[in-house]
Amino acid sequence: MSESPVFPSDAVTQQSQFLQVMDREQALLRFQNALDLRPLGSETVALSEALGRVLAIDYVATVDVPGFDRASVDGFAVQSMDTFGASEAQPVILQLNPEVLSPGIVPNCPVLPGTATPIATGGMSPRGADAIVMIEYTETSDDPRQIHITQAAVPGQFIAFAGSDIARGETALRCGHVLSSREIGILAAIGCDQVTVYRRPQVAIFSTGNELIALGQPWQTGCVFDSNAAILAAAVTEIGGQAHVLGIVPDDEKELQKALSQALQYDMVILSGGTSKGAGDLSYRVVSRLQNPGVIVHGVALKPGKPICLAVTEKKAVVILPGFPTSAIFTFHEFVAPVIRALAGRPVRQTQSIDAQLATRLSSEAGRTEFVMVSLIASDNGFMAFPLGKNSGSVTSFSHADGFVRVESTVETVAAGTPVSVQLIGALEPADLVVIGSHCVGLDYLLSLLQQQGVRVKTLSVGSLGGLAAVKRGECDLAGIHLFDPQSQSYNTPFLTPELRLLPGYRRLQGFVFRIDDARFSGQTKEAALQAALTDPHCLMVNRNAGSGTRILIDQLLGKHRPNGYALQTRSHNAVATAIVQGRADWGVAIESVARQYGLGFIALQDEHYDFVLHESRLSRVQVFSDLLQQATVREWLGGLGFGCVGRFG
Ligand SMILES: Nc1nc2c(c(=O)[nH]1)N[C@H]1C(S)=C(S)[C@@H](COP(=O)(O)OP(=O)(O)OC[C@H]3O[C@@H](n4cnc5c(N)ncnc54)[C@H](O)[C@@H]3O)O[C@H]1N2
Ligand code: MOO
Repeated sequence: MSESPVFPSDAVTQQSQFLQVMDREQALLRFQNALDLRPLGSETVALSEALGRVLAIDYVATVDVPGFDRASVDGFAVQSMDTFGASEAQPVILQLNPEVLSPGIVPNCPVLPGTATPIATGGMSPRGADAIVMIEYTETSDDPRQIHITQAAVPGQFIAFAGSDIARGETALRCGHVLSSREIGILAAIGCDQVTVYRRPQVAIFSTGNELIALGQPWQTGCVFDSNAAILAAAVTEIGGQAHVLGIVPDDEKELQKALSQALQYDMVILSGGTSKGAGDLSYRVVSRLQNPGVIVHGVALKPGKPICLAVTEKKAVVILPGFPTSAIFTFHEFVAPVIRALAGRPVRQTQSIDAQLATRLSSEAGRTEFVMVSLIASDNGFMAFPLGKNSGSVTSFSHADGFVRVESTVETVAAGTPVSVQLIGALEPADLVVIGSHCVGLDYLLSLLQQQGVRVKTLSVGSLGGLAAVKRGECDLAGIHLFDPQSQSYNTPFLTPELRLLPGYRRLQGFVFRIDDARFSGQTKEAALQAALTDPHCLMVNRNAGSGTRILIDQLLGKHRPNGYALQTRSHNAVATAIVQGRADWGVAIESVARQYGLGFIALQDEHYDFVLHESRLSRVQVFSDLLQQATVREWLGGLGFGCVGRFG
């Protein structure tokens, strides 16, 4: 990683320019008005290379498909009139013509009244025949020149007439059609081996930032892998462009200028990172020098994506996407994808929306139209939209979301239960099993096994209390919970209501987690460790999110005490471990298996029960999961991961 940047004195003033952000719709319109959104031109490619391409011309069939009257069963070509009244009891006897019509054979003999010709599926129906009798409804005769027909045929039966599939002169496919395997089949059927398609927009992509590491290189503290280039390149390909990933450009004005000049040989340029107008944000500085007309929009009243910069030079789009991964891909789809689609000749994407109810309360920043990523769960009361609760810096926020909810710039809170319209991002996959609640690596393992069995699983980590509430509201099949009831000194069971059932899970050890060389904790009893944590003013803790079972345990452990770091809430055992490994905190509470995984010290605090709760109406849906839990090999595996199964199954 490079040294910290030094902010020049005008940094604050420059940053404040972002106060003049543009409305999303206006920004989109201005950008598109500065571009020529017609397809880029056409080229001819081999049919074998045409998958995903867009037809640039109409395809009119120059042949009939099928090209002749074709038998669609094995049997006998006949004149249907001859067969009227035929039955097993009273077969009609026909004289056989002296040929057999296998596919590819051109018939010589017409089928005259009282005659039949043996024909195979795909064979060319002879003149005179108007039906095929299936071989199953015939019997051989003692006379090999005769056949007995035991069922009457209707005219046209089992003959596919010439041109009945595609007729010569018919438009088989229209210009603008995106070629999937199905369209490729049609083109092949009319004999095309070359097709005229629109040229694919060539899109240059590069990432900026000294902290970026190319994929495949070793990770370094403080750095991030360049995920933006990978997701953007794949997204460009998905919508019909051809991506050229030019790599990572460091925060160096000359290097950036060079990269941009090189990238301008393509049809479009996409950069990510350094969009802000402040100090080290060189991308904007370099792009702002473009002319004819240059920068069109910089800053949109949008979340995620406020600092996006849209420029056009000589009719070419040059876009700086925000560095944050969710902001980058979201703004790509909002502003850049429509342009690529238009240049590629693809139809405008029709967005699909689903009505849902907001599952939890939302707060939003006033002044920006916010698009909140949500996961959709089909509940007893229709779809529930769960905000994913991660910010624009997260990669998974966009990648895991089923869709997003638009919150207008004037709205600051949206109450749980509010009806919302969710714009879908991809296809909404139905789930066979929905699990909401506390996250656990043991559960992860079980769900992976189910996935391997073909069970489609959907999970949401919202903590034990959130999971319990979701089960009660009919939003999920199962909730993983580990809730301790101090009064009864027992786990989970006291939280059940009459209609809920407990599926016993496994035991896991919760404990103090710390760096192994920390003498304040290493080798101490839990009492001494807690004492050190509470009395040493330099000792920093890392907390867990409210609503999680671990947080309840922590609060019980701390009583009235609020040690340094208490306000810092993380959302998983792994996040606790990372904070300690990297020295941002000295101790926290997490499960033993995670402590082990991160090479941390561990002092056991509580042998807790991680169980599954379900509504009685869902018993049949969770059967497959319950069966899995009882398998001896699965219990052994869980034991190996540090999860005790102590015979509580069954
Ligand atoms: N004082 C203010 N700070 C920020 C504001 C603001 O208005 N005032 N806006 C915030 C918003 S909103 C966004 S979005 C970000 C955008 O910042 P930049 O576009 O300048 O992006 P960077 O600073 O370069 O990076 C942000 C973040 O993303 C990571 N990143 C960058 N490139 C990649 C990549 N190729 N792959 C994966 N991750 C990447 C980078 O490491 C940073 O963590 O600014 C806020 N700040
Ligand atoms: O606009 Mo930024 O993308 O909110 O995070």
